[in-house]
Amino acid sequence: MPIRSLSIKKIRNIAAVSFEPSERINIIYGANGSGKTSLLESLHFLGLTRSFRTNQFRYLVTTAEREALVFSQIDAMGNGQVKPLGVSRDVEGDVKIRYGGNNIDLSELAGLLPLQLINTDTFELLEGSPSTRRQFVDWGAFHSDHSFIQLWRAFKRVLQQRNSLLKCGKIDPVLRKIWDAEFILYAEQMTNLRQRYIDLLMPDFEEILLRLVGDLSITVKFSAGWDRKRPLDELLSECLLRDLKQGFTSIGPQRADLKVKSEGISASERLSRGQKKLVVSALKLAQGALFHRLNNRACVYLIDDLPSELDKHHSRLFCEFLEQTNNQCFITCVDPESLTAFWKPDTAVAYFNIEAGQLVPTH
Ligand SMILES: Nc1ncnc2c1ncn2[C@@H]1O[C@H](COP(=O)(O)OP(=O)(O)OP(=O)(O)O)[C@@H](O)[C@H]1O
Repeated sequence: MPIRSLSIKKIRNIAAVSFEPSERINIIYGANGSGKTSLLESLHFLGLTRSFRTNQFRYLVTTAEREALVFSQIDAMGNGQVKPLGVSRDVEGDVKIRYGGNNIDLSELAGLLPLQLINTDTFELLEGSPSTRRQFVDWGAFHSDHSFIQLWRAFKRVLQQRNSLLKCGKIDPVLRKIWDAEFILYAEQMTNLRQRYIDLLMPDFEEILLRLVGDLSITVKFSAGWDRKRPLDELLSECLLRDLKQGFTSIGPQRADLKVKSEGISASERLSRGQKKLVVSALKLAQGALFHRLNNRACVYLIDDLPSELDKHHSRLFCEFLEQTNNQCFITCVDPESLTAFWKPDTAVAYFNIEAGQLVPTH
C-alpha cells in the first residue's frame, strides 16, 4: 500500500490531523463544510504540491497561516520499504519536497505517488478544453515510458522558440529549417508514445466501462494534433503564412486531443450527468489498472462524493470494482450509510468522521 501514515497541517480548515489510513478503502464522511474535500486536497498536495480546487496556492493554506505541510510515510514501490515523504509550501509559493531524507523535484514526486482524482471537475475530461484531455493522456504516457518527460520538455522548449520567432512576423528560412527539424523529431516521438499509451489503455477502458455502465456505446480516439497521414514538414510549410499572422504554431502535439463519442456524437453533448461520471471514472480506473500492470504498483484514488450523480445500483458497481483493484482509495461522502453495505467483510475498509477539520476513526 502506498500511504501508511499521514499528518496534515494548516490546510483550509484542517489545523492539524494525523491518522493511519487503510491500505485499501478509506471512507471520509461528514457534513457540508466539515473538511472532506480539504482532506483530499491535502493528499493531492502531497502528490503534486498543488490544489485541485484553486490555482492560487494561498487559498489552500489556512487563513492567517504562512505554510501548509503534509508529512507521510509511504511505501512508494509497494515492496515494503517505507520512507518518509514531506511536502511543504508557503504562501509565497516556495515548495520543499523531502523523500527519504533528500530533496527531490516535482517529476520525481509524481513518479513516487501516482494519484488519480475523481471529483465534479473531472467532467471537464469530457466537457472541458483539449488541454484537460492532453493532461490525461500525458499522465499515462509519463507513467508508462520514462523517456516521455524528456521528450515533452524538449518539445516544449522548441515550440516556445518557434513561436517567439513567429511572433516577429517574419522568419529566416535557414533558422526555420533548424527549428522545424527539431520540432518534427520530438513531435513524432512524443506522439508515438501518446498513441501507444491510448492503444494500451483502450481494452482496460472497454472492460471497465462494460462493468460500470453495461452496454453504452463509447468510442475514444486519439487525435495527434495534425494529420498524421501527411508529412509534418509539409504541413508546417503549408501553415507558415497563417502561423506568422497568428504568431504561434497551429499544428503539432500541442493541439492533441481525445475525441470521446457516443453513437457518433460528442459524449459531452449526449450523455447524462451520471453516465458522464461513469465514463470519466472508467477512463481513470483504466489508467490505474494499466499502471498496475506496467509497474506492478498501485495508484492512490481520491474520489470526492462518490455517491453524487449515481443511483444506488451504479454506486454499488463502482464500489465493487474499486474493491477488486489494488488501489488505495480515499472516498468522501456526506452519509456513510450510502456506502457501508457495498463491501465484502474481509475488505480493509476504514471509516473516518470529519467535523470542523478534526478527524475521528469510527466503525
Ligand atoms: N484557507 C482556509 N482557511 C480556513 N478555512 C477554510 C479555508 N478555505 C476554506 N475553508 C473552510 O474549510 C471548510 C471545509 O471545506 P471543504 O470544502 O473541505 O468541505 P466539505 O466537507 O468537502 O464540504 P461539502 O460536503 O459541502 O463539499 C469550509 O467550511 C470552508 O469554508
